[in-house]
Amino acid sequence: MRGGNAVLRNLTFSVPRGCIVGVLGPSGCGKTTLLRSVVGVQQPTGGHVQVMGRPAGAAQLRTRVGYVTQAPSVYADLTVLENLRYFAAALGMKGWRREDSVVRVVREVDLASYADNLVSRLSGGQYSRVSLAVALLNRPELLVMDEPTVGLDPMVRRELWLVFQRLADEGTTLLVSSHVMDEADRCDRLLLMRTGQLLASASREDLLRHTACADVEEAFMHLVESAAAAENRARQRAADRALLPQLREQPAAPDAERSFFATDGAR
Ligand SMILES: Nc1ncnc2c1ncn2[C@@H]1O[C@H](COP(=O)(O)OP(=O)(O)OP(=O)(O)O)[C@@H](O)[C@H]1O
Repeated sequence: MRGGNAVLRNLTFSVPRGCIVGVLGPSGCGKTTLLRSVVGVQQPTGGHVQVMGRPAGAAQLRTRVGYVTQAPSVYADLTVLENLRYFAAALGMKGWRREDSVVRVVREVDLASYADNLVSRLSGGQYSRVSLAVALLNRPELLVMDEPTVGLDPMVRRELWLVFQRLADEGTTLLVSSHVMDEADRCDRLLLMRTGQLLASASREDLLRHTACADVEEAFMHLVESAAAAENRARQRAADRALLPQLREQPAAPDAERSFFATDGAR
């Protein structure tokens, strides 16, 4: 619930370890709300969210889950190093351990040449890397990122995705939201969302095979149209049943059109 409105409904999915899972859907469909639920800053009013065997937001997960929010979360008037030292200290790191972590994350996000630059003087892509570096200080096993590439040009987005890929190759699980469908090509699995519901939870290949579409954008549109058609049929059936008393006695026919979910256990 956000602002008294139910935002997410009937969602079931899992995120396999070591995978890059993309959460894709149009603005306002509930991507941020979903990620907030996984991180534990959004309390679901029904159902439950388990993260690495514990309830989302559990104290034991704090150092195991990294969260890069959509809004800037670093200080523009500090340098890259000053920001990282500040956040490392806030996490309780001290002395050489703090310095080691700071140097490690600066390298991981390829910001060594900008380490002494004020964040306010960095480009959009570099700015995003600083937020990412902060989230990496704890070496999280699960990294949740809310539209980390929004507003960046294709070249910079590509470079950032190379960093994400490297992290995944080293064993980090990444849950990344985006409303840019071409980023789907870089994910191992996709969660396609529309108006608070999941249209699909599958690998890109399975999604394309199931929908017989050439790319994810086309597949998404296909699923949106199928879902809209199913909703219209359900609405029509409800209207017919209200108008015709004899139909009220008959059980509702199941709808053949369903959202597409993988059946490989990774729902
Ligand atoms: N603080 C809030 N109070 C009330 N409603 C909210 C709040 N934040 C979001 N919402 C509503 O919840 C719904 C889902 O929002 P959410 O931010 O999860 O979508 P999103 O897919 O991440 O959008 P975007 O891609 O634009 O970031 C929207 O209809 C939005 O208006």
